[in-house]
Amino acid sequence: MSTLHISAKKNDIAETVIMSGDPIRVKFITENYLVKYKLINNIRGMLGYTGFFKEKKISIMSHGMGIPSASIYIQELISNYNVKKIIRLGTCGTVLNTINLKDIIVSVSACTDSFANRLRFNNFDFSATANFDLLLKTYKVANKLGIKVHFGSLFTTDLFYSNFKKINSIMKIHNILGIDMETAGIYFLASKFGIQAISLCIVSDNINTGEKLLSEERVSYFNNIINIALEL
Ligand SMILES: O=P(O)(O)O[C@H]1O[C@H](CO)[C@@H](O)[C@H]1O
Ligand SMILES: O=c1cc[nH]c(=O)[nH]1
Repeated sequence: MSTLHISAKKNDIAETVIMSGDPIRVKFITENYLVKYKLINNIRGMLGYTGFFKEKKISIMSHGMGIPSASIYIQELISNYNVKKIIRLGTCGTVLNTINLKDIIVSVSACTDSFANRLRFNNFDFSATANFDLLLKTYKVANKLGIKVHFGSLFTTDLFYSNFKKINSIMKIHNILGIDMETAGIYFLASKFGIQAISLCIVSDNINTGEKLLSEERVSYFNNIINIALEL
């Protein structure tokens, strides 16, 4: 059985799925960290693989960019493939000078400029929060591995290119650690469907200073964050 956007058969996808915007990152993680893996989706180039890490079955799949794209894949994974845990392994920008490129941000919660959650929540404010068990586990795993992480809020935006000056000052004043394009939507769906989700992001650029990782570095600098996600 497949869906409109995922060609995998029912049991081809594990209960836990690590997700990233970039299909090439998905391929990189699979090829470098999993064993006995197989391609389970290639519709629209949104690569997905299932394999084993320390003998546990795990899937890794791309969700594309933005809440609308991520929502399609996540809803189909939950409704049609019985997925129970989603770990986003993404990149984000920051406006804070206390946070460096390649730092890891664990999103405890996510605010958003997107209307998607309001469309799904009767136009009320939805409180988009990570699963507490996964937060606690992330804290313990990062400590055990000696990896520094920041816990705090992300801002999930619909627009990668927007009014930067305004965003900069608002995010800075409110101590928002990072800016991505999916987390608030992922947390909504996890809450609605009663599954666990957490979003871990590596800082790929400082929107204030213009410093940024090259796109190939956005794949290869992922060692620490991948190790945390796989341990979860
Ligand atoms: O690196 P990924 O996981 O794609 O995450 C970030 O990068 C993309 C924008 O370049 C958006 O998807 C944003 O959320
Ligand atoms: O969504 C994103 C991702 C990376 N960098 C940004 O500034 N925004």
